[in-house]
Formats: sequence, structure tokens, C-alpha cells
Amino acid sequence: MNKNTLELNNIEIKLGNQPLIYFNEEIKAGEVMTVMGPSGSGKSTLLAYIAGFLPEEFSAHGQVILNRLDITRLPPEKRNIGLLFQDPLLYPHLSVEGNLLFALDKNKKNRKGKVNAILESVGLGGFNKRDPATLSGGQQSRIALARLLLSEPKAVLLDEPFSKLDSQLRAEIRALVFEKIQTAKLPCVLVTHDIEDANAAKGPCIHFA
Ligand SMILES: Nc1ncnc2c1ncn2[C@@H]1O[C@H](COP(=O)(O)OP(=O)(O)OP(=O)(O)O)[C@@H](O)[C@H]1O
Repeated sequence: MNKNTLELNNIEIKLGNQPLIYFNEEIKAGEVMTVMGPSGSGKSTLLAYIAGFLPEEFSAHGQVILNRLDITRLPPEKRNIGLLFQDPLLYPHLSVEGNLLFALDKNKKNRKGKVNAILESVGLGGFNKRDPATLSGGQQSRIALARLLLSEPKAVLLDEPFSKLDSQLRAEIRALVFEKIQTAKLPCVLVTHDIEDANAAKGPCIHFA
């Protein structure tokens, strides 16, 4: 059974006429595939292709299959893919709770209960009314993770989400993110420059030239 699998089949991306990426890999449930390589080698471009927002300067072939469904031509909002970036990108005009409710389907029952539970699970129980600007970098990362989990993605893409954190905090947040990905049995692609991220991840490690 290949449920909860992200298949990247013969992905070929060019920038103008210039080949940038050729790529073929399968990421299983709970696995984190690490993508490393020099600046400009196409790491973020691969994530943009998987998520469905490749800029028009690029041309691409190949299939993105998520849980056996070909999502290659679906718009980003229909792909059920969660993203975390270097910046937590919290809405500054909303409280922590407001940020989390925003990510939660309006038709869900017990929305506040779900927010409380997810805050507990990322170690920030009771932070509901806090202004995101008053949170530390690590706390903001935890809220960004909570928001991602509330949106119930079927796969997760991480673009250097730990790189602004100091090394101890980085290890702590990385362990939390990997634990949640494993528990939810999600396939994940992690772009990073840090070999410690790659060592901590369970899954294939790819180097772009
Ligand atoms: N919208 C765009 N238009 C034209 N070229 C682009 C565009 N976006 C990215 N590029 C180019 O595509 C190449 C790959 O960029 P990409 O951001 O994927 O690299 P990266 O490996 O993620 O780099 P970094 O480690 O610095 O984040 C680079 O040469 C970049 O300049």
C-alpha cells in the first residue's frame, strides 16, 4: 500500500532553455526527504513545483502524485500541502488564536477546542490571546507548526524553517516538527543548508549540483 506517499515522477524543470532539475523520488508516510545543494541550484523551485506555484519563467514536466492522486495540474489551494518557511509568517493584526482559527475549516465543530488542543500539543497551552509580535522566535515557529497541523495537510514542505533559530532552539523545534510529521504519517520534503537537519531526518537525502 502506498497511501500517504508523495511520488515525484520524472520531474524536469528548466529555466528558459537551461535545465535546472531532473528528479525522481518517492517519499513515504512519515519520511522526511532532505534536499541540499548550493544557492541557486533549484531547491526552492522544486518545492514551488510540488506546491503548485512555479513562476512562469520556468517550464516543467513530470508528475506529482499524492496518495495516488495526480495533483500536478491542481491549483495550490486544492493540493492539501502544508508549507513552513524561514519566516513563520503569522498575521500581525490577529492574536495567536485568531491566526489558528484562520487556518481551521469554518465548518469544523468545536473550533476553539481544537485550537486549545493544538496549542497544548506544541507546548504553548494558554497562549490564545497573545499578540504574535510578543512571542519569541521559537514560540512563533511553534505557532506556525500548529497552524500547519490544523489545516490537516496530506504532505508537508519545509523551506529552511529552522535557519533563523540558534542551534539549541533549532534542534528543539526540528525534533518537534519531525515528531508531528511522523505521528501524522505525512510525507515531507525539507530544504536545508544544515547537515544536522539531514542527519536528524529519516528518509532520502538528495544533493542538487
Ligand atoms: N521567478 C524567477 N524568475 C527567474 N529566475 C528565477 C526565479 N526564481 C528563481 N529563479 C532562479 O532559479 C534558480 C534556482 O532558484 P532557487 O530559489 O530554486 O534556488 P535555491 O537552491 O533554493 O537557492 P537558495 O539556497 O539560495 O535559496 C536561481 O538561479 C534563481 O535565480
